[in-house]
Amino acid sequence: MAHKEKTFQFVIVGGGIAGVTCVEQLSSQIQSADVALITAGPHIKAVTNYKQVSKTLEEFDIEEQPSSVLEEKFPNLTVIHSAVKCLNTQSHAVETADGRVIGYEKLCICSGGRPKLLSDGNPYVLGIRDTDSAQALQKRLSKARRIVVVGNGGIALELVYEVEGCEVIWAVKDKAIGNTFFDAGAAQFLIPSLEADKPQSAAPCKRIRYTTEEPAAGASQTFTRGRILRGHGSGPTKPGSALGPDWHEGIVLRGAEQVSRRVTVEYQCEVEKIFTFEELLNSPQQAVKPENVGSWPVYIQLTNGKSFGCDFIVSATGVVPNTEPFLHGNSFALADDGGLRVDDHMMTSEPDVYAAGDVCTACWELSPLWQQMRLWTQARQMGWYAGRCMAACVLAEPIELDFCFELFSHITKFFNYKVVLLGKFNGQGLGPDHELLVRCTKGQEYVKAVLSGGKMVGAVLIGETDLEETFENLILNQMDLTQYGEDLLNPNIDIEDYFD
Ligand SMILES: Cc1cc2nc3c(=O)[nH]c(=O)nc-3n(C[C@H](O)[C@H](O)[C@H](O)COP(=O)(O)OP(=O)(O)OC[C@H]3O[C@@H](n4cnc5c(N)ncnc54)[C@H](O)[C@@H]3O)c2cc1C
Ligand SMILES: NC(=O)C1=CN([C@@H]2O[C@H](COP(=O)(O)OP(=O)(O)OC[C@H]3O[C@@H](n4cnc5c(N)ncnc54)[C@H](OP(=O)(O)O)[C@@H]3O)[C@@H](O)[C@H]2O)C=CC1
Repeated sequence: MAHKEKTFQFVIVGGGIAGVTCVEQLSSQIQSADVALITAGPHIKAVTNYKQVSKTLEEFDIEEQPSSVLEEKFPNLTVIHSAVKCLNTQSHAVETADGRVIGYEKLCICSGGRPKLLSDGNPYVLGIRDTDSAQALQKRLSKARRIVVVGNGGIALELVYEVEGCEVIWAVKDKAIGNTFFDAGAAQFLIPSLEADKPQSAAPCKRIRYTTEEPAAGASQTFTRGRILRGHGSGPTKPGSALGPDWHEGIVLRGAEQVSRRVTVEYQCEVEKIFTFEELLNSPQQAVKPENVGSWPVYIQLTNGKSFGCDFIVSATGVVPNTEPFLHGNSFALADDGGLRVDDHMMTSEPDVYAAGDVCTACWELSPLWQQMRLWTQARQMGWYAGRCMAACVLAEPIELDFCFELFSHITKFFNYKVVLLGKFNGQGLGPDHELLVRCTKGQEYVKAVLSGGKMVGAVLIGETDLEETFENLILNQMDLTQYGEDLLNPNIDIEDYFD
C-alpha cells in the first residue's frame, strides 16, 4: 500500500443505512471528530420520518440522497465515492479503487450484502439488490411473457404479488410460501390474495422515496418522487445500497402480456438445471416436456421433475455479506453465513475494526427473544449502536448492549397486508414443547401467538389487528399466561383491559 494521504479518526465504509446511521451517530456525539465515509455507490441512503411505534417497533422512510446533504449537516465529514479494494488492519489503512490510501484510527465496515445468485454470470438469471438491478428487472420484464421466480423469502413474496402482465412460475423449497417470515397457517391465509386480482385501490404508498438524477453541468440537483432513476456513474462493478420498503412502488412491474397476475406455485422443489434454447437443441435428452419446448431463451429444470421455458429467472435466494475486499491479508473471524463476526460492541476480530448491517453476523450471546435477520431496521440499529460503541471507546465511557437487541421486531407489508413479527415468531429454536394460539378471519386478519412454558415468546400479526403493543408488552414482561388460556386471542375480550 502506498503512503496514507490522510488519517481520519473514524472511517466508515458503505453509504447504506448502516453506514450512514453510524456516521450520523458519531458526528453528532463527537462533533469535533474527523470522519470519512467511503462508499462505492453514487448516493447515500438516509433514514427519514423515524417513528418509534412501541418499545421496540420502529417505522421510518428511506431516502436516497446526494452525499452533499450529509456533508452540509456535518462539516467535519468527508465523503469519498470509491470502492474500498483492500484493507490493511496492521497499518490501519484502506485503499480505494481510484488509488487513494486513507488511514483510520477506528474503522466501521458497513458494506452490506449482494444477492446470492443461483448462477453467477448467467445473463438469464437476475438478482435484485439496488436501483440498477431493479431497473434491469423492469426493462427485461416489459418484454417478458413468462418468468420463473426462485426463492421463498422477502423479495419473492413481494415480486410474485406485484408482477402483472406476465405469467409467473414460483419455485419454493418448502411446503408453504414465505418460509423466512411465516408458518404454513399464515401462508394459507395469504394464498387467496395471490389468486385474486390486486385491489385497484390498494393503499397508496405512504412513503416517499426520492432518487437523485445527476444534474447536467451547471444545473441544480433535482429530486423525483416515486420513480427510480439511474444514478450516473454507478457501473455494474459498483454495488449500490440495498433497496428496501416499497421499492416496487416506484417502478412498473409489468410484462408483455394482457393478463393480470397469474402465479403458479411449485412447492418443495429446487433448481436442478438451467439451460438455454441452444443447449436444449444440442442435447435433446434434457427433461423438457414437448409442450414446454417452444422457443424460450432459457429453460429451468426443477427437482420435482417439471421443466419450464421462460424469458428469465429471478434468483430471490438470499444475500451474501460483502466481505471480500477486506479479507485478503487480514484474519477476520467469519460466521457460517460468511458475515464478519461481531461481538456485543459491534467489534470484529481485528483491532479497531467494527462492522454493522448486512455485512456482519451478530455473535454475542443473543437474547432468547432476538435473532438477526438482514433487514432495514437491524441495519439502522446496528449502525447507530456501532457509532455509539466507537464513540464510547474513544471517550473511555462504558456502554451496554442496546435494548433494541432484546426483542426481535419487524413491521412490513406483504400482499397488501400489514405484517408485524415479534420475538420467536416462527418458534425458532424452541423445540417441540411450545404452544401456538391462532385466530384467523379470512381476508381480514391472522393472529398467532407463540407460547413457551406458559409465557408468550413470539407473535405473527397480519392485518390491522392493533395487537402489536399489547403483545410486545406480554413478550417483554414474560408474564405467566397459563390461566388465560385461549382467551388470549378471544376477539370478544379486550385483551388490553385484561392486563391493565
Ligand atoms: C429488493 C429488496 C427489498 C428489501 N425490502 C426490505 C423491507 O421491506 N424491509 C426491510 O427491513 N428490509 C428490506 N430489505 C433489506 C434491507 O434493504 C437491507 O437489510 C439493508 O438495506 C442493509 O443495509 P446495509 O447498510 O447493511 O447495506 P446496503 O444498503 O447494501 O449498503 C451497503 C453500502 O456499501 C457500499 N459498498 C459495498 N461494497 C463497498 C466497498 N468495497 N467499498 C465501499 N463501499 C462499498 C454500497 O455502495 C452501499 O452504499 C430489502 C432488500 C432488498 C434487496
Ligand atoms: N418486507 C421485507 O421485510 C423484505 C425483506 N427483504 C430482505 O432482503 C434480503 C434479500 O431478500 P431475499 O433474497 O428474498 O432473501 P431471504 O433470505 O428473505 O429469502 C431467501 C429464500 O431463498 C431460499 N433459498 C436459498 N437458497 C436457495 C436455493 N438454492 N434454491 C431455492 N431456494 C433457495 C431460502 O430458503 P432457506 O431459508 O430454506 O434457505 C429463502 O426462502 C433479505 O435479507 C430479506 O430479509 C427483502 C424483501 C422484503
